[in-house]
Amino acid sequence: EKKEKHATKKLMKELAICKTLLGEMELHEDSWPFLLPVNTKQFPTYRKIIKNPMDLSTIKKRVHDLTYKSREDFCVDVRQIFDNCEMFNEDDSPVGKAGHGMRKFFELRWAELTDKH
Ligand SMILES: Cn1cc(C(=O)NCCCNC(=O)c2ccc(F)cc2)ccc1=O
Repeated sequence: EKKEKHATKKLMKELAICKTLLGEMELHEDSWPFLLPVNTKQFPTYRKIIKNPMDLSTIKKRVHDLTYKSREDFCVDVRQIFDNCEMFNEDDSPVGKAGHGMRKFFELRWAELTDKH
């Protein structure tokens, strides 16, 4: 049981990092395209091109529901948002530029919040 307690404690610390980072991303000025799932009625080709849609509200739910077993699982979903964005949008479009800005912000903060930094 002792080992289990450690794992749970470690996960709770990691989820706190995820919640902090999620909050900061939601407040970022470039977050507007990523706050909610892409509206597939507004963008009918989206589902055909993007196999794993992801957005900040979905990640927020997964953090809350304890879906993530580590901060790495969280990081995979966040990076999916930005990879999808690059796939669907021109780099110099408003959404494309927001995606690059958010990815830069996320990766810097992610590194800062990792012990090694
Ligand atoms: C990730 N992605 C997003 C869009 C996109 O156009 N997304 C919605 C824009 C309209 N939504 C808003 O402006 C908004 C939403 C929430 C909010 F709190 C404030 C503003 C298009 C292609 C793509 O790949």
